[in-house]
Amino acid sequence: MKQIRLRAAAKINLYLEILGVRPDDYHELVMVLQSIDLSDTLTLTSIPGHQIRLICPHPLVPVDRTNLAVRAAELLQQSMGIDRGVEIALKKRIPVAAGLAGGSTDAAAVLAGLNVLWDLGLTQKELRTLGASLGSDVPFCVMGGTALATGRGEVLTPQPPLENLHLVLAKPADLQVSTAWAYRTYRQDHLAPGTVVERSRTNALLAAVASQDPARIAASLHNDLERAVLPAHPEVAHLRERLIEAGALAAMMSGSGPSVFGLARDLDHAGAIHAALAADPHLETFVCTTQPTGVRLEKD
Ligand SMILES: C[C@](O)(CO)[C@H](O)COP(=O)(O)OP(=O)(O)OC[C@H]1O[C@@H](n2ccc(N)nc2=O)[C@H](O)[C@@H]1O
Ligand SMILES: Nc1ncnc2c1ncn2[C@@H]1O[C@H](COP(=O)(O)OP(=O)(O)OP(=O)(O)O)[C@@H](O)[C@H]1O
Repeated sequence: MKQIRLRAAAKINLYLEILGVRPDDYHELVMVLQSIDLSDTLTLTSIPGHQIRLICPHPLVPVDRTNLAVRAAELLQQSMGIDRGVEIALKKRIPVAAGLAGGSTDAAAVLAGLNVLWDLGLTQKELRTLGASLGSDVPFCVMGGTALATGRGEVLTPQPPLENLHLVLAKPADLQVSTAWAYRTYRQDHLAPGTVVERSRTNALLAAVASQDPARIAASLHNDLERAVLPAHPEVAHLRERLIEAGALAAMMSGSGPSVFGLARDLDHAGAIHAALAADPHLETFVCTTQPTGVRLEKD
């Protein structure tokens, strides 16, 4: 095989709780992660030699070795002793630095795609383990669907798929938030020695997810990182309010933001919420639906 095309799905965090700081300086987390049908497309083509070449015209996406997609290919070359080259053409639709795991899902797609293109025979579990060395969100992006994530986000327990939950995703067009900054800010302000961590309410959210009832899910959303990001970026707090005013069942920031999602009862309801925001030129907005896969091989 010479070329394959993949879809790499974005994720949202239905739940994100920070339990403390770990010896490796990362944060111990409890999260519920969900794939949505907003995705990048990656076309991987075998090229002569052993160069890894990335083509992506998006102004915010680096095309050098700092790109997670390139790092994923390098990791496979090194760890598997592969002496082959690849060109990665990336069509970016997922907003960058938006709390939607855009870079992580591209890396997951490259791992899964090269596993096929280079005939490596790695299992999904092996790809997840490799992915964890690239970033905390990468293992989930390899697995996709609905999952409970613990540790620094890489320890995954799959959950029954959450079918057809419709939502509106909105992001201030010109705002990017650094994940490292969000965790650092949270830690300075909310994890001082002696802080008592709120008891986990993950079980309520997981039960709500199992019920597939949008109103129950809406009542159990939680994201600790809002406490770091919203005070520094009032426009994100305002966007959350606008989603509620437009009729969303609940609205919350995804990951380290600044994307915010509002839950809808059904697709028509999502369309109505979207209509209230879509004309604002300062926003990027999407109607999205939950999906059971992260990375998917595209048929030509
Ligand atoms: C915010 C989330 O997207 C929620 O799913 C993730 O927790 C972050 O996932 P990610 O971007 O893949 O994270 P990584 O690339 O591993 O780490 C980026 C930065 O976030 C901080 N980080 C990340 C994960 C974690 N459990 N604790 C942390 O403190 C670290 O400062 C790290 O330098
Ligand atoms: N393939 C990629 N796509 C987008 N950004 C990338 C990629 N590879 C590296 N980056 C860099 O990573 C930074 C974070 O972008 P990304 O879209 O992955 O953030 P994010 O969605 O907030 O991540 P997460 O939700 O996993 O924390 C960007 O500012 C960019 O410089």
